[in-house]
Amino acid sequence: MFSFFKKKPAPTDAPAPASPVDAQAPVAPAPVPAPTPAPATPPAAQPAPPVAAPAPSGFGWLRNPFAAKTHEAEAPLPAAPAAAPVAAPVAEPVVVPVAVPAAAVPAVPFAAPTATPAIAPVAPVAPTPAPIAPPAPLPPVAPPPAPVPPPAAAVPAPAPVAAERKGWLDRLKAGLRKTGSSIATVFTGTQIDDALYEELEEALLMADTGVKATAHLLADLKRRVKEAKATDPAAVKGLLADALADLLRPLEKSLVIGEHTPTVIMVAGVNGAGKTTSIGKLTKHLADEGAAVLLAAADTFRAAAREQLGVWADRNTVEIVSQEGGDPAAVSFDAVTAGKARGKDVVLVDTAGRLPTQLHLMEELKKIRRVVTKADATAPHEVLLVIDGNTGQNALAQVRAFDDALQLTGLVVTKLDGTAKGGVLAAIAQERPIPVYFIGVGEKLEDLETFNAREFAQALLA
Ligand SMILES: Nc1nc2c(ncn2[C@@H]2O[C@H](COP(=O)(O)OP(=O)(O)OP(=O)(O)O)[C@@H](O)[C@H]2O)c(=O)[nH]1
Repeated sequence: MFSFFKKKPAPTDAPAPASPVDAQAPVAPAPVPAPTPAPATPPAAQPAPPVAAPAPSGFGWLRNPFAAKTHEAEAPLPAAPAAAPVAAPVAEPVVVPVAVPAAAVPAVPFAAPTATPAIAPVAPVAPTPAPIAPPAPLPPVAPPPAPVPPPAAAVPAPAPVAAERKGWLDRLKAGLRKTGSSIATVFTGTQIDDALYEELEEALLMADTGVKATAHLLADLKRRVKEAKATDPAAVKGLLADALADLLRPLEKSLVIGEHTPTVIMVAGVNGAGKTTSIGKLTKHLADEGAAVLLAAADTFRAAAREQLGVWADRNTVEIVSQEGGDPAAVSFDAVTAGKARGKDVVLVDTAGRLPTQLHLMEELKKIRRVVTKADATAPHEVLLVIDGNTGQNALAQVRAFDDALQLTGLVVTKLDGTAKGGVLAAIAQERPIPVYFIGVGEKLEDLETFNAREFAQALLA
């Protein structure tokens, strides 16, 4: 499942305590409550505590001020003492731990592959993360050599075999059955003729594969059939799976965490696409891997959105920067600044849902992006668009619009469970091949997985 191979920067990355922070910075735990039941909290939140107790690396210092403050949660966390809002809390109880991870990190799973910048969707770890065992040698992580930029090529982790991944694949297949059944029935006949190709064309279009991708697939398939001298429709189905996998392959890329501290990930999408849920799932996986995550609730309009994110932060015992009714760009700035000051590994910025046609809101997104860059000249390191797989061709329109506005680096495709429109990924691959980092096939934590072109192609035709 996941594996965020971490190329930890220089060993000791002094948590620049001086980072400026907005005066009214609503930043995290102002009163820095005594290190919450650190030891108890982290594992408690996770499903599989057996190994969870992050022993030496002790990420138990991560707290969720949001939760600590229950109702007044959104209250702009009392801007810390005038002097250095952010530095203050960090310098105190928190600081110690912040420094600790630096030294302890090597022991943590995700840090192990230090030399490995690139990632690779490796064996599943999800529901039962056993990553945090101190000396755990990190089994699945096949550390590639190149310690350089994460070339897209370094990613693909073809056919991981772990049982958990297999179980998840079954869920993916079940989820895509509505899409797949209509395509699969095309191959139940006995002949390969024009009628078969016509039926297939129709089925692909119905699955929202789009005109261009459908035309491409049909031409490619006919070529393959000729080359293979196939005579059996069942064989054509296999060749279609190959053609689909090849078309989808450019989308196969893994998220890289650790090249920057923190890695700033901005998340956007239309209302209800599944942004917050996906951030929650991702946070859990990252936290399970030992990464220190800071959430930024830049959806300042919807109280429920902040609360929802707060719940995820609480569950994963990570910190959150939240401000009621504030400027989303300011919240993002504060979060990135705090993330730098506190030596976080990842800052996830959740933005409010919006339609690409709401131009002023799209401008606001661009502003958030610009302001994040002001807080950290190299950020955002990832700009993700979350799309609802049920929206079919409309998802492609969203990808285009958000990409034009934000220069997307990756996609998260949710709700592929029970959709008849799974073909849209082929359309995206054909027309705007932005990497799909994750796909979601359900509301549960484990229903978020890395994207694998072949697996997806096979599930689509199952
Ligand atoms: N079936 C299914 N439901 C999902 C998936 N991902 C998210 N959801 C559900 O979709 C609904 C909307 O999810 P949110 O995470 O609130 O969406 P959002 O994009 O943050 O919404 P806004 O903040 O309103 O823009 C929730 O009920 C989620 O449980 C998925 O992969 N499958």
